[in-house]
Amino acid sequence: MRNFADKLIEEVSRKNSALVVGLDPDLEYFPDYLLEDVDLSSDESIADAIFEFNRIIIDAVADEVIAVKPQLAYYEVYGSFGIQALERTIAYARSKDLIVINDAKRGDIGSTSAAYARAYLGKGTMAGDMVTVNPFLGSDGYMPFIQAARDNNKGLFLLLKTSNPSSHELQDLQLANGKVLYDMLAEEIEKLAGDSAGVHGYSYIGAVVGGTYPEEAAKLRRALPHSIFLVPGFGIQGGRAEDLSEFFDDKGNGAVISSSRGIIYAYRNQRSDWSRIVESELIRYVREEASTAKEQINAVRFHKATR
Ligand SMILES: O=C(O)c1cc(=O)[nH]c(=O)n1[C@@H]1O[C@H](COP(=O)(O)O)[C@@H](O)[C@H]1O
Repeated sequence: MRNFADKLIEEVSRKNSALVVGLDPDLEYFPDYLLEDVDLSSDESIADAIFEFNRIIIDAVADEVIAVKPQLAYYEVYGSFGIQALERTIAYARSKDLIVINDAKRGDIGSTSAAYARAYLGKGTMAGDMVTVNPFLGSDGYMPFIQAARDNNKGLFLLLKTSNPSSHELQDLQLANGKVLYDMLAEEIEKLAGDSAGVHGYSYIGAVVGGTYPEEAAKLRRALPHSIFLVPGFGIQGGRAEDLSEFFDDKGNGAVISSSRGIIYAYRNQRSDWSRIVESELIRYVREEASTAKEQINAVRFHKATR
């Protein structure tokens, strides 16, 4: 049966891109021209600037990426106006035929997770197409997301091996049965994903595997043949393009690579006077960086496929 993973895989093939751009808007890195008329004491005014920035980024990268991934903290900071900026961003991305992955990292007791799942995988204004889920509370914490994704033909990514330096502190713990915690979780995910594979062989139940851990990714790729990996950590966090082949399967499927700051603030690496750039320059730098990242990913994705 078709599922959301099929849509994701077909979008990757249609656009010839496995790149996701993360929308982590931070005023500190906005060019001056975007802040000129902003009242920094007003959340409403700041939230308008955030939406405007996102709109420009989305227009710049829409042909180079398959999805946007707003990180919710950057919107929650500005209260209800921040949430409105998120909602407008989701609606705008949708109007450009982009998949929306809400990076919410939610997870709670079952009843609360069910409410979160309705918020992010339902029909409301904050709902996208996919959401990141923290599985730390156990199966009654993540099953409501799986049920909502299945019922609404959407998808999720369970945090499995995250990109951050201290992810080993808990995720790599060796358990009494000799297994590593993330391997145990992978086994649980595969049980669910194996039963819900779509026409391209993948489930709508994916996993987050940090681009900073290619060795672990190679192992997890084998353990999770039915889960698409969301791979953050590429670029600024140290994940290298040449290591990304480990995250893909033999057909060049099975992973989408996410980059936030490296793309949306690409101008900061290009110009020491970046704060003075004008809009056409912002668009050019951001689009060029997205295009380069897309090509770098494709080079390793297809390299593996032909190996
Ligand atoms: O779920 C995520 O997206 C995520 C998981 C993870 O393991 N590591 C990780 O960096 N992220 C998110 O991905 C984004 C990475 O941003 P950049 O390092 O700027 O590309 C941030 O919004 C993080 O919250």
